[in-house]
Amino acid sequence: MKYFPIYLDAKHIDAMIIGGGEVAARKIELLLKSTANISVMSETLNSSVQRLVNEHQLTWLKHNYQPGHLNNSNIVIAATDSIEVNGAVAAESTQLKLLTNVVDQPELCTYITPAIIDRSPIIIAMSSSGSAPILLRMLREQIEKTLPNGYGKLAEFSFKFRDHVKARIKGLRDRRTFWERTLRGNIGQAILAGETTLAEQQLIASLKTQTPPPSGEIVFIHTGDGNPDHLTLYAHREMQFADAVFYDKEVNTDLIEYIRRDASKYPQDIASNILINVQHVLDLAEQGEKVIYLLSGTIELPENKTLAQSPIPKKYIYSGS
Ligand SMILES: C[C@@]1(CC(=O)O)c2cc3[nH]c(cc4nc(cc5[nH]c(cc(n2)[C@H]1CCC(=O)O)[C@@](C)(CC(=O)O)[C@@H]5CCC(=O)O)C(CC(=O)O)=C4CCC(=O)O)c(CCC(=O)O)c3CC(=O)O
Ligand SMILES: NC(=O)C1=CN([C@@H]2O[C@H](COP(=O)(O)OP(=O)(O)OC[C@H]3O[C@@H](n4cnc5c(N)ncnc54)[C@H](O)[C@@H]3O)[C@@H](O)[C@H]2O)C=CC1
Repeated sequence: MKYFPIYLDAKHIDAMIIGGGEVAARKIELLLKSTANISVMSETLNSSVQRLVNEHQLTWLKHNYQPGHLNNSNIVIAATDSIEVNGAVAAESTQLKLLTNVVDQPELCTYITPAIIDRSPIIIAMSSSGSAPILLRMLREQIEKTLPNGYGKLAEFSFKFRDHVKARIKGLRDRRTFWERTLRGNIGQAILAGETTLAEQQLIASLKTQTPPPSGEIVFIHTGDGNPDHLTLYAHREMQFADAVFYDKEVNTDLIEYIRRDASKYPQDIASNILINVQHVLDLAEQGEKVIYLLSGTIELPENKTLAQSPIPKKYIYSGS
């Protein structure tokens, strides 16, 4: 990664925008989503910036760029239409080690602005590392369409009941299972539909009934050509909830990126069309783990009695072409 993503606590932001045109207005509007601690330095402001300054009582330094005004800022944005002025601002700002953004000149930026999907408190920030801002905007629009508006409400709900659930369900793994079931199931649907009171009642009721220990299962995924782009949505979702993953050396390891990050990984030396590590898989599933076994190609599994006779639920998914 050329750029490292972080989230800044807005109450510590003190931003200085140099310039008062269209780009300045866009950057100010973005900052205003989280803070009004913004100063603008430019002799003239266009009508959009003027309106933002008035409406949000921003500080306006009514002169063009002069060095020596950046000491109280921690974010500096150079948005004038002069390459020379923007360059001078960047030189001063980076010397002071401030976060610096220069429109049109990524090479002078010490940070770049991501495309943002705001479902507060869920905030998705995306970057193309400066390679394709317009493509990035298109991607953002595509993801926005698929992400329910009320998604943030799921997070608010989790936050509200987090301590309560922590006190009631002791183990981390059981809590994870509880939350996954809650948010994916009826309660999650109720929250998204705006029926928060109903969701709260259901959650309290489900906490009262003893939560059963998570039941393990084994999911075999035939990965076909191994191209991650060819994963089916179904396979993808199963992989996101894995506790453990097995894969042999013929499986494309890029697929491991799509497995839940905390899942334990068990690479195997023998191709899965010859032998699969049944006993180990069954042991983990019997302890309640969701085990994913990635198989290369589409070849049938070798016959195995122990596996066939085990009561552990099994799924077989063909994914990838
Ligand atoms: C490096 C970066 C520096 C920075 O600004 O921080 C940068 C640079 C440049 N942008 C250019 C053009 C446009 N940028 C946009 C829009 C966005 N640009 C944003 C970010 C970034 N832009 C940073 C990289 C982020 C990354 O890659 O991760 C977004 C995400 C965030 C934001 O700015 O708020 C926001 C989309 C928000 C959204 O909708 O979600 C549009 C409008 C549109 O797409 O409709 C136009 C067309 C304007 C026009 O010409 O009309 C050009 C000239 C390219 C050329 O001329 O070819 C350069 C310079 C260059 O690339 O060299
Ligand atoms: N409008 C857009 O969407 C995009 C613009 N750009 C580029 O970004 C730059 C700025 O664009 P706009 O905001 O549209 O231009 P603009 O012409 O609307 O605004 C420029 C602003 O800079 C101010 N300014 C000029 N010299 C200054 C100085 N010495 N000190 C302080 N302020 C000064 C002006 O008073 C004016 O408010 C241009 O170089 C443009 O090519 C790049 C991508 C998109």
